[in-house]
Amino acid sequence: MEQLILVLRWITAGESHGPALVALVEGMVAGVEVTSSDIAEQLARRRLGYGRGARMKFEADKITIVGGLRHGRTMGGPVAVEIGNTEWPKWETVMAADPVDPAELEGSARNAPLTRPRPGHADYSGMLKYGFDDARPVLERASARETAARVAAGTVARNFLRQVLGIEVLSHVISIGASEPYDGPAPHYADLPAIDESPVRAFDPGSADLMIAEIESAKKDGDTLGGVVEVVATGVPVGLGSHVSGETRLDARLAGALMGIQAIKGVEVGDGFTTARRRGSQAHDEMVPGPDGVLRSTNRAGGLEGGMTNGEDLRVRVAMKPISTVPRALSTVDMETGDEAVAIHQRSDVCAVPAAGVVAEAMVALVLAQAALEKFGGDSVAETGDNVAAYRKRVDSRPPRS
Ligand SMILES: Cc1cc2nc3c(=O)[nH]c(=O)nc-3n(C[C@H](O)[C@H](O)[C@H](O)COP(=O)(O)O)c2cc1C
Ligand SMILES: C=C(O[C@@H]1CC(C(=O)O)=C[C@@H](OP(=O)(O)O)[C@H]1O)C(=O)O
Repeated sequence: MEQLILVLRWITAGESHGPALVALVEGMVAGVEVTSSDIAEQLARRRLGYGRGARMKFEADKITIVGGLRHGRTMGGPVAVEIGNTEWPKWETVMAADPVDPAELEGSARNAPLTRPRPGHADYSGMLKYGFDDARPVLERASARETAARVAAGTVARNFLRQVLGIEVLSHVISIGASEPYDGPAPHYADLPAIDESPVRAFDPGSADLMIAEIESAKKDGDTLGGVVEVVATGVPVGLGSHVSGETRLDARLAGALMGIQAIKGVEVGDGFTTARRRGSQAHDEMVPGPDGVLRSTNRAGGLEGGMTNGEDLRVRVAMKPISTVPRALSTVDMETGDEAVAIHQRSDVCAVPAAGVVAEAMVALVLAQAALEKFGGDSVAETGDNVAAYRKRVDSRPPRS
Protein backbone atom coordinates (compact mmCIF):
# COMPACT_ATOMS: atom_id res chain seq x y z
CA MET A 1 0.00 0.00 0.00
CA GLU A 2 1.22 3.49 -0.82
CA GLN A 3 2.53 5.27 2.25
CA LEU A 4 0.53 8.34 3.25
CA ILE A 5 2.49 11.20 4.73
CA LEU A 6 0.08 13.72 6.17
CA VAL A 7 1.99 16.82 7.14
CA LEU A 8 0.24 20.07 6.39
CA ARG A 9 -0.67 20.56 2.72
CA TRP A 10 -2.76 23.16 0.97
CA ILE A 11 -4.23 23.66 -2.47
CA THR A 12 -6.54 26.15 -4.14
CA ALA A 13 -8.91 25.84 -7.09
CA GLY A 14 -11.05 28.22 -9.06
CA GLU A 15 -10.84 31.02 -11.58
CA SER A 16 -10.85 34.79 -11.22
CA HIS A 17 -14.29 35.19 -12.84
CA GLY A 18 -15.67 31.73 -12.07
CA PRO A 19 -18.41 31.09 -9.52
CA ALA A 20 -16.02 30.65 -6.59
CA LEU A 21 -12.52 29.94 -5.35
CA VAL A 22 -11.83 27.00 -3.06
CA ALA A 23 -9.08 26.51 -0.48
CA LEU A 24 -8.26 23.11 1.03
CA VAL A 25 -5.98 22.64 4.03
CA GLU A 26 -5.12 19.06 4.91
CA GLY A 27 -3.19 17.74 7.91
CA MET A 28 -4.19 20.32 10.52
CA VAL A 29 -4.54 19.01 14.07
CA ALA A 30 -7.93 18.92 15.82
CA GLY A 31 -9.02 21.67 18.17
CA VAL A 32 -7.69 24.77 16.42
CA GLU A 33 -10.15 27.61 16.90
CA VAL A 34 -11.16 29.03 13.51
CA THR A 35 -14.41 30.76 12.60
CA SER A 36 -15.80 32.14 9.38
CA SER A 37 -15.39 35.62 10.84
CA ASP A 38 -11.65 34.97 11.39
CA ILE A 39 -11.38 34.12 7.69
CA ALA A 40 -13.55 37.09 6.70
CA GLU A 41 -11.36 39.39 8.77
CA GLN A 42 -8.19 38.23 6.99
CA LEU A 43 -9.88 38.46 3.58
CA ALA A 44 -10.97 42.01 4.38
CA ARG A 45 -7.35 42.91 5.18
CA ARG A 46 -6.30 41.62 1.74
CA ARG A 47 -8.77 43.96 0.07
CA LEU A 48 -7.25 47.02 1.73
CA GLY A 49 -4.79 49.34 0.12
CA TYR A 50 -4.55 52.54 -1.79
CA GLY A 51 -4.16 51.87 -5.50
CA ARG A 52 -6.39 48.86 -5.91
CA GLY A 53 -8.75 48.81 -8.88
CA ALA A 54 -12.50 49.09 -9.33
CA ARG A 55 -13.18 45.41 -8.78
CA MET A 56 -12.09 45.53 -5.14
CA LYS A 57 -14.72 48.20 -4.48
CA PHE A 58 -17.73 46.29 -5.76
CA GLU A 59 -16.78 42.67 -5.19
CA ALA A 60 -17.32 41.06 -1.78
CA ASP A 61 -15.71 37.81 -0.57
CA LYS A 62 -18.65 35.48 0.19
CA ILE A 63 -17.36 32.70 2.49
CA THR A 64 -18.82 29.23 2.94
CA ILE A 65 -17.06 26.70 5.16
CA VAL A 66 -17.61 23.43 3.36
CA GLY A 67 -15.84 21.09 5.77
CA GLY A 68 -13.31 20.52 8.51
CA LEU A 69 -14.78 22.79 11.20
CA ARG A 70 -17.41 22.12 13.85
CA HIS A 71 -18.53 24.67 16.39
CA GLY A 72 -15.55 26.87 15.62
CA ARG A 73 -12.83 24.22 15.88
CA THR A 74 -10.94 22.03 13.44
CA MET A 75 -11.79 18.32 13.64
CA GLY A 76 -8.56 16.93 12.16
CA GLY A 77 -9.93 16.44 8.64
CA PRO A 78 -9.35 18.68 5.61
CA VAL A 79 -10.65 22.23 6.03
CA ALA A 80 -12.44 23.39 2.88
CA VAL A 81 -13.44 27.00 2.34
CA GLU A 82 -15.35 28.39 -0.62
CA ILE A 83 -15.11 32.07 -1.50
CA GLY A 84 -17.91 33.06 -3.86
CA ASN A 85 -17.23 35.62 -6.60
CA THR A 86 -20.07 38.10 -6.31
CA GLU A 87 -19.30 39.20 -9.91
CA TRP A 88 -20.25 35.73 -11.19
CA PRO A 89 -23.65 36.65 -12.72
CA LYS A 90 -21.83 38.88 -15.25
CA TRP A 91 -19.48 36.05 -16.23
CA GLU A 92 -21.88 33.11 -16.23
CA THR A 93 -21.75 32.63 -19.99
CA VAL A 94 -18.10 33.29 -20.79
CA MET A 95 -16.97 31.19 -17.82
CA ALA A 96 -19.68 28.49 -17.95
CA ALA A 97 -18.32 25.07 -16.97
CA ASP A 98 -20.59 23.30 -19.43
CA PRO A 99 -20.56 23.86 -23.21
CA VAL A 100 -22.46 26.95 -24.41
CA ASP A 101 -24.09 27.69 -27.75
CA PRO A 102 -21.52 29.86 -29.66
CA ALA A 103 -24.39 32.23 -30.54
CA GLU A 104 -24.69 33.08 -26.84
CA LEU A 105 -21.10 34.38 -26.83
CA GLU A 106 -21.62 36.74 -29.75
CA GLY A 107 -22.31 40.46 -29.44
CA SER A 108 -20.67 40.99 -26.05
CA ALA A 109 -17.16 42.45 -25.61
CA ARG A 110 -16.81 40.43 -22.39
CA ASN A 111 -17.19 37.18 -24.32
CA ALA A 112 -14.80 38.04 -27.18
CA PRO A 113 -11.52 36.06 -27.34
CA LEU A 114 -8.50 37.87 -25.85
CA THR A 115 -5.73 37.72 -28.41
CA ARG A 116 -3.43 40.61 -27.34
CA PRO A 117 -1.23 39.21 -24.53
CA ARG A 118 -0.07 41.59 -21.80
CA PRO A 119 3.71 41.75 -21.41
CA GLY A 120 4.43 40.74 -17.82
CA HIS A 121 1.29 38.61 -17.37
CA ALA A 122 0.93 34.88 -18.01
CA ASP A 123 -1.09 35.39 -21.24
CA TYR A 124 1.56 34.78 -23.94
CA SER A 125 3.41 31.82 -22.46
CA GLY A 126 0.16 30.21 -21.32
CA MET A 127 -1.46 30.52 -24.77
CA LEU A 128 1.53 28.85 -26.40
CA LYS A 129 2.09 26.20 -23.73
CA TYR A 130 -1.54 25.10 -23.43
CA GLY A 131 -2.47 25.66 -27.10
CA PHE A 132 -5.17 28.32 -26.57
CA ASP A 133 -6.16 30.94 -29.18
CA ASP A 134 -7.73 32.98 -26.38
CA ALA A 135 -5.84 34.21 -23.28
CA ARG A 136 -9.00 33.90 -21.14
CA PRO A 137 -8.31 30.40 -19.75
CA VAL A 138 -4.77 31.46 -18.84
CA LEU A 139 -5.49 34.77 -17.16
CA GLU A 140 -8.41 33.32 -15.23
CA ARG A 141 -6.12 31.09 -13.19
CA ALA A 142 -3.01 33.33 -13.30
CA SER A 143 -5.01 36.17 -11.75
CA ALA A 144 -4.19 37.08 -8.20
CA ARG A 145 -7.86 36.70 -7.30
CA GLU A 146 -6.56 33.23 -6.30
CA THR A 147 -4.70 34.85 -3.42
CA ALA A 148 -8.02 35.22 -1.59
CA ALA A 149 -8.06 31.42 -1.27
CA ARG A 150 -4.48 31.42 0.01
CA VAL A 151 -5.40 33.95 2.68
CA ALA A 152 -8.33 31.73 3.75
CA ALA A 153 -5.95 28.74 4.02
CA GLY A 154 -3.42 30.89 5.83
CA THR A 155 -6.00 31.81 8.47
CA VAL A 156 -6.13 28.18 9.63
CA ALA A 157 -2.33 28.16 9.86
CA ARG A 158 -2.05 31.48 11.68
CA ASN A 159 -4.67 30.47 14.25
CA PHE A 160 -2.78 27.21 14.87
CA LEU A 161 0.51 29.11 15.26
CA ARG A 162 -1.05 31.55 17.72
CA GLN A 163 -2.82 28.91 19.82
CA VAL A 164 -0.14 26.27 19.96
CA LEU A 165 3.14 28.20 19.69
CA GLY A 166 2.32 31.84 20.47
CA ILE A 167 3.61 32.83 17.01
CA GLU A 168 2.16 35.98 15.40
CA VAL A 169 2.68 36.96 11.76
CA LEU A 170 2.49 40.53 10.47
CA SER A 171 3.62 42.50 7.43
CA HIS A 172 4.28 46.09 6.49
CA VAL A 173 5.11 47.84 3.25
CA ILE A 174 8.72 49.04 2.95
CA SER A 175 8.46 50.95 -0.34
CA ILE A 176 6.20 51.47 -3.33
CA GLY A 177 7.72 52.27 -6.72
CA ALA A 178 10.73 54.53 -6.17
CA SER A 179 9.67 55.76 -2.70
CA GLU A 180 12.53 55.97 -0.17
CA PRO A 181 12.56 52.54 1.58
CA TYR A 182 11.60 52.48 5.26
CA ASP A 183 14.69 51.55 7.25
CA GLY A 184 13.59 51.91 10.88
CA PRO A 185 13.04 49.11 13.38
CA ALA A 186 10.71 46.23 12.45
CA PRO A 187 7.21 46.59 13.92
CA HIS A 188 5.73 44.24 16.53
CA TYR A 189 2.40 42.42 16.31
CA ALA A 190 0.80 45.10 18.49
CA ASP A 191 1.51 47.57 15.65
CA LEU A 192 -0.56 45.60 13.13
CA PRO A 193 -3.87 47.47 13.66
CA ALA A 194 -2.08 50.78 12.98
CA ILE A 195 -0.39 49.29 9.90
CA ASP A 196 -3.75 48.07 8.59
CA GLU A 197 -5.15 51.58 9.20
CA SER A 198 -2.48 53.05 6.93
CA PRO A 199 -3.80 53.34 3.34
CA VAL A 200 -0.59 51.70 2.09
CA ARG A 201 -0.08 49.39 5.12
CA ALA A 202 3.10 51.26 6.12
CA PHE A 203 4.45 51.37 9.67
CA ASP A 204 5.89 54.87 9.40
CA PRO A 205 3.49 57.72 8.40
CA GLY A 206 6.33 59.64 6.69
CA SER A 207 7.10 56.68 4.43
CA ALA A 208 3.36 56.24 3.78
CA ASP A 209 3.09 59.79 2.41
CA LEU A 210 5.92 59.09 -0.04
CA MET A 211 4.24 55.85 -1.15
CA ILE A 212 0.87 57.55 -1.69
CA ALA A 213 2.55 60.30 -3.73
CA GLU A 214 4.15 57.61 -5.93
CA ILE A 215 0.78 55.91 -6.51
CA GLU A 216 -0.95 59.19 -7.32
CA SER A 217 1.73 60.12 -9.81
CA ALA A 218 1.67 56.69 -11.50
CA LYS A 219 -2.13 56.76 -11.68
CA LYS A 220 -2.09 60.20 -13.31
CA ASP A 221 0.35 58.88 -15.92
CA GLY A 222 -1.74 55.78 -16.65
CA ASP A 223 0.98 53.63 -15.12
CA THR A 224 1.34 50.93 -12.45
CA LEU A 225 3.72 50.16 -9.57
CA GLY A 226 5.29 47.39 -7.54
CA GLY A 227 7.19 47.59 -4.28
CA VAL A 228 8.70 45.80 -1.31
CA VAL A 229 6.95 44.24 1.72
CA GLU A 230 8.42 42.79 4.89
CA VAL A 231 6.84 39.90 6.79
CA VAL A 232 7.75 39.47 10.46
CA ALA A 233 6.91 36.45 12.65
CA THR A 234 7.38 36.79 16.41
CA GLY A 235 7.51 34.08 19.07
CA VAL A 236 9.14 31.55 16.74
CA PRO A 237 10.99 28.77 18.60
CA VAL A 238 14.55 27.81 17.70
CA GLY A 239 14.89 24.81 15.40
CA LEU A 240 12.10 24.90 12.79
CA GLY A 241 13.43 23.66 9.44
CA SER A 242 16.75 21.87 9.10
CA HIS A 243 20.28 22.23 7.79
CA VAL A 244 20.43 18.63 6.56
CA SER A 245 19.29 19.09 2.96
CA GLY A 246 18.33 21.82 0.53
CA GLU A 247 14.66 20.99 0.57
CA THR A 248 14.35 20.94 4.35
CA ARG A 249 15.98 24.37 4.80
CA LEU A 250 13.28 26.72 6.04
CA ASP A 251 14.70 29.69 4.14
CA ALA A 252 14.36 27.71 0.89
CA ARG A 253 10.80 26.70 1.73
CA LEU A 254 9.81 30.24 2.65
CA ALA A 255 11.37 31.62 -0.52
CA GLY A 256 9.56 29.02 -2.65
CA ALA A 257 6.20 29.76 -1.07
CA LEU A 258 6.68 33.52 -1.34
CA MET A 259 7.90 33.37 -4.95
CA GLY A 260 4.75 31.39 -5.67
CA ILE A 261 2.70 34.54 -5.10
CA GLN A 262 1.72 36.25 -8.35
CA ALA A 263 4.15 39.05 -9.35
CA ILE A 264 6.72 38.37 -6.60
CA LYS A 265 10.16 38.55 -8.21
CA GLY A 266 12.52 38.53 -5.26
CA VAL A 267 12.76 37.25 -1.69
CA GLU A 268 15.26 38.54 0.86
CA VAL A 269 15.91 36.82 4.19
CA GLY A 270 16.86 39.23 6.97
CA ASP A 271 19.24 41.89 5.65
CA GLY A 272 19.83 39.69 2.54
CA PHE A 273 21.37 41.82 -0.20
CA THR A 274 22.69 44.42 2.25
CA THR A 275 24.49 41.69 4.18
CA ALA A 276 26.23 40.65 0.95
CA ARG A 277 27.94 44.06 0.96
CA ARG A 278 29.08 43.85 4.61
CA ARG A 279 32.20 42.38 6.16
CA GLY A 280 31.69 39.28 8.26
CA SER A 281 32.33 41.21 11.45
CA GLN A 282 29.36 43.46 10.60
CA ALA A 283 27.14 40.83 8.98
CA HIS A 284 26.32 38.33 11.71
CA ASP A 285 24.47 38.51 15.02
CA GLU A 286 26.97 38.05 17.84
CA MET A 287 25.92 36.07 20.93
CA VAL A 288 26.35 36.95 24.60
CA PRO A 289 25.17 35.11 27.72
CA GLY A 290 21.96 36.54 29.16
CA PRO A 291 19.80 35.72 32.20
CA ASP A 292 17.45 33.55 30.11
CA GLY A 293 19.97 32.07 27.68
CA VAL A 294 21.80 33.38 24.63
CA LEU A 295 21.21 37.03 23.74
CA ARG A 296 21.75 38.80 20.43
CA SER A 297 21.94 42.54 20.00
CA THR A 298 21.15 42.45 16.26
CA ASN A 299 18.95 40.35 13.97
CA ARG A 300 20.58 40.80 10.59
CA ALA A 301 19.96 37.14 9.76
CA GLY A 302 16.19 37.60 10.02
CA GLY A 303 15.92 34.76 12.53
CA LEU A 304 17.28 32.09 10.18
CA GLU A 305 20.70 30.42 10.33
CA GLY A 306 21.62 27.15 8.63
CA GLY A 307 18.09 26.73 7.28
CA MET A 308 16.66 26.75 10.82
CA THR A 309 14.95 29.34 12.94
CA ASN A 310 17.30 30.62 15.64
CA GLY A 311 14.73 31.92 18.12
CA GLU A 312 14.87 35.55 16.96
CA ASP A 313 12.02 37.18 15.04
CA LEU A 314 11.71 35.87 11.50
CA ARG A 315 12.08 38.64 8.88
CA VAL A 316 11.62 38.12 5.15
CA ARG A 317 11.03 40.65 2.39
CA VAL A 318 9.41 40.24 -1.01
CA ALA A 319 9.82 42.38 -4.12
CA MET A 320 6.69 42.75 -6.24
CA LYS A 321 6.91 43.82 -9.86
CA PRO A 322 4.52 46.52 -11.18
CA ILE A 323 1.04 45.37 -12.22
CA SER A 324 1.25 44.18 -15.83
CA THR A 325 -2.14 45.44 -17.03
CA VAL A 326 -0.79 48.94 -17.68
CA PRO A 327 -3.55 51.47 -18.50
CA ARG A 328 -1.19 53.26 -20.91
CA ALA A 329 -1.15 50.00 -22.75
CA LEU A 330 2.08 48.29 -23.72
CA SER A 331 3.01 47.10 -27.21
CA THR A 332 2.25 43.52 -28.03
CA VAL A 333 1.46 41.22 -30.94
CA ASP A 334 -2.07 40.18 -31.84
CA MET A 335 -1.85 36.37 -31.70
CA GLU A 336 -4.71 36.00 -34.18
CA THR A 337 -3.27 38.21 -36.95
CA GLY A 338 0.44 38.54 -36.10
CA ASP A 339 0.08 42.36 -36.28
CA GLU A 340 1.41 44.98 -33.92
CA ALA A 341 -1.17 45.76 -31.24
CA VAL A 342 -1.69 47.22 -27.79
CA ALA A 343 -2.12 44.83 -24.85
CA ILE A 344 -5.43 44.08 -23.13
CA HIS A 345 -6.08 46.85 -20.57
CA GLN A 346 -9.71 46.96 -19.50
CA ARG A 347 -9.35 47.57 -15.78
CA SER A 348 -6.71 46.84 -13.20
CA ASP A 349 -5.06 47.68 -9.92
CA VAL A 350 -2.48 50.52 -10.09
CA CYS A 351 -0.64 48.98 -7.15
CA ALA A 352 -1.42 45.89 -5.06
CA VAL A 353 1.63 45.88 -2.79
CA PRO A 354 -0.37 46.40 0.46
CA ALA A 355 -2.57 43.40 -0.43
CA ALA A 356 0.46 41.32 -1.40
CA GLY A 357 1.72 41.79 2.17
CA VAL A 358 -1.36 40.08 3.57
CA VAL A 359 -0.91 37.24 1.07
CA ALA A 360 2.77 36.95 2.04
CA GLU A 361 1.72 36.66 5.71
CA ALA A 362 -0.55 33.76 4.74
CA MET A 363 2.26 31.94 2.92
CA VAL A 364 4.70 32.46 5.81
CA ALA A 365 2.04 31.19 8.26
CA LEU A 366 1.43 28.06 6.16
CA VAL A 367 5.15 27.26 5.85
CA LEU A 368 5.76 27.85 9.57
CA ALA A 369 2.74 25.73 10.52
CA GLN A 370 3.97 22.95 8.25
CA ALA A 371 7.48 23.08 9.76
CA ALA A 372 6.02 23.15 13.28
CA LEU A 373 3.81 20.12 12.61
CA GLU A 374 6.78 18.22 11.18
CA LYS A 375 8.82 18.99 14.27
CA PHE A 376 6.19 18.55 16.97
CA GLY A 377 3.67 16.12 15.44
CA GLY A 378 0.46 15.40 17.32
CA ASP A 379 -3.19 15.13 16.35
CA SER A 380 -4.70 17.74 18.63
CA VAL A 381 -3.92 21.20 19.93
CA ALA A 382 -3.38 19.64 23.39
CA GLU A 383 -0.97 16.96 22.17
CA THR A 384 1.05 19.25 19.92
CA GLY A 385 1.04 21.88 22.67
CA ASP A 386 2.50 19.36 25.16
CA ASN A 387 5.22 18.47 22.65
CA VAL A 388 6.03 22.13 22.13
CA ALA A 389 6.19 22.74 25.91
CA ALA A 390 8.55 19.77 26.45
CA TYR A 391 10.84 20.97 23.65
CA ARG A 392 10.80 24.56 24.91
CA LYS A 393 11.77 23.32 28.38
CA ARG A 394 14.63 21.33 26.91
CA VAL A 395 16.05 24.20 24.80
CA ASP A 396 15.41 26.85 27.48
CA SER A 397 17.77 25.02 29.84
CA ARG A 398 20.70 25.52 27.48
CA PRO A 399 23.36 26.73 27.95
CA PRO A 400 23.79 26.21 31.72
CA ARG A 401 23.43 29.47 33.70
CA SER A 402 25.97 30.38 36.35
C1 LIG B 1 -2.74 41.06 -4.72
C2 LIG B 1 -2.37 41.11 -6.17
C3 LIG B 1 -3.18 41.81 -7.06
C4 LIG B 1 -2.87 41.87 -8.41
N1 LIG B 1 -3.66 42.59 -9.24
C5 LIG B 1 -3.37 42.64 -10.57
C6 LIG B 1 -4.18 43.38 -11.48
O1 LIG B 1 -5.17 44.00 -11.12
N2 LIG B 1 -3.82 43.38 -12.78
C7 LIG B 1 -2.73 42.70 -13.24
O2 LIG B 1 -2.44 42.73 -14.43
N3 LIG B 1 -1.94 42.00 -12.41
C8 LIG B 1 -2.24 41.95 -11.09
N4 LIG B 1 -1.44 41.24 -10.24
C9 LIG B 1 -0.26 40.59 -10.76
C10 LIG B 1 -0.54 39.43 -11.68
O3 LIG B 1 -1.35 38.48 -11.07
C11 LIG B 1 0.82 38.83 -12.09
O4 LIG B 1 1.59 39.83 -12.69
C12 LIG B 1 0.68 37.71 -13.06
O5 LIG B 1 0.13 36.58 -12.42
C13 LIG B 1 2.02 37.32 -13.67
O6 LIG B 1 2.95 37.28 -12.61
P1 LIG B 1 4.21 36.42 -12.59
O7 LIG B 1 5.14 36.92 -13.62
O8 LIG B 1 4.75 36.47 -11.24
O9 LIG B 1 3.68 35.10 -12.85
C14 LIG B 1 -1.73 41.20 -8.88
C15 LIG B 1 -0.91 40.46 -7.99
C16 LIG B 1 -1.22 40.43 -6.65
C17 LIG B 1 -0.34 39.65 -5.72
C1 LIG C 1 -9.87 40.16 -8.14
C2 LIG C 1 -8.73 40.34 -7.53
O1 LIG C 1 -7.58 40.77 -8.11
C3 LIG C 1 -7.53 40.82 -9.51
C4 LIG C 1 -6.15 40.34 -9.87
C5 LIG C 1 -5.87 40.55 -11.29
C6 LIG C 1 -4.71 39.86 -11.85
O2 LIG C 1 -4.54 39.90 -13.09
O3 LIG C 1 -3.92 39.27 -11.11
C7 LIG C 1 -6.62 41.40 -12.07
C8 LIG C 1 -7.79 42.15 -11.53
O4 LIG C 1 -8.99 41.48 -11.85
P1 LIG C 1 -9.91 41.97 -13.06
O5 LIG C 1 -9.09 41.75 -14.30
O6 LIG C 1 -11.13 41.12 -13.00
O7 LIG C 1 -10.20 43.41 -12.79
C9 LIG C 1 -7.76 42.22 -10.02
O8 LIG C 1 -8.95 42.79 -9.53
C10 LIG C 1 -8.56 40.08 -6.11
O9 LIG C 1 -7.42 40.29 -5.62
O10 LIG C 1 -9.53 39.65 -5.44
